[in-house]
Amino acid sequence: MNSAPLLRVSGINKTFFNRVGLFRRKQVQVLKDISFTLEPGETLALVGETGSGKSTLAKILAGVVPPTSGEIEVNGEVIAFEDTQKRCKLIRMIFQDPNSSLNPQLRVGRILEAPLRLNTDLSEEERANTVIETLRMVGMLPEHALFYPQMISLGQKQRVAFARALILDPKIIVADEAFSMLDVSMRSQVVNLLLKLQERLGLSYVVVANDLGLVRHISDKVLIMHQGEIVESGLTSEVFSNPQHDVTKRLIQNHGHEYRR
Ligand SMILES: Nc1ncnc2c1ncn2[C@@H]1O[C@H](COP(=O)(O)OP(=O)(O)OP(=O)(O)O)[C@@H](O)[C@H]1O
Repeated sequence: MNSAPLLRVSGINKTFFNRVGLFRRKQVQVLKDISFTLEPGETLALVGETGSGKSTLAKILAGVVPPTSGEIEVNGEVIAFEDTQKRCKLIRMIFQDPNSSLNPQLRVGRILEAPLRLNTDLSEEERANTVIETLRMVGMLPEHALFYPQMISLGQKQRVAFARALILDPKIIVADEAFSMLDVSMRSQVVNLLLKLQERLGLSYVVVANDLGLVRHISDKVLIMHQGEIVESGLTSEVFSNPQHDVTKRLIQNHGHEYRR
């Protein structure tokens, strides 16, 4: 029996080398020794002030940015940064702005078909069926496959982005501020969709969110980040009702009184 967690992140460090002047580079360590685990069906929220490293960590998990050191394992198997084929069937990412993450020149069907063409041996007909099935899963119609992104609403675009993330049947979806551009009603529809599909498919989510109300609503566990380090972590309900670190207390305080019991 495989007793490894679904996702194990061990000792991730990330240093950027920023150019200062013509010849000099300055090292900036933006992630320091990040480790955590995630189980199937769980949602983990990454919370912290601006610049604390949340997006960088999300991008490292999704293979958009390489770590300087550290390891990511899925079901006990190490996923190297270069191993795009393996990773994209296990971990997929949804970005903040569907306006820039969806190619405006491609029809929705083509956008969704691309990962299937690149990563599977499915026939054209099987790919078309999978596209339609996945559109339905995110509450859209088969006809939407013929639309260009600019012909649909922002909420529908984010559903398409979600469908593209889902189409290879991954285990983990990383969402970086994926709801922040949506208005309140669209946001609650997309969030409910995510929760429904999590229940149905047993998906795990890693979400970067500044809205602590949303974090409390959707996440099981939380990592509080500050200057590239995890300063507090645990079950969301416990961390929010009994915050230990000053940074956590400050974040909760700044977000209003509704989280205090
Ligand atoms: N490509 C890059 N090159 C150099 N520095 C970078 C790069 N990407 C991020 N950084 C720096 O890394 C630090 C962490 O940034 P990151 O975007 O991960 O933080 P964040 O917690 O997601 O912030 P926000 O909530 O504002 O999105 C910041 O100081 C940022 O300037």
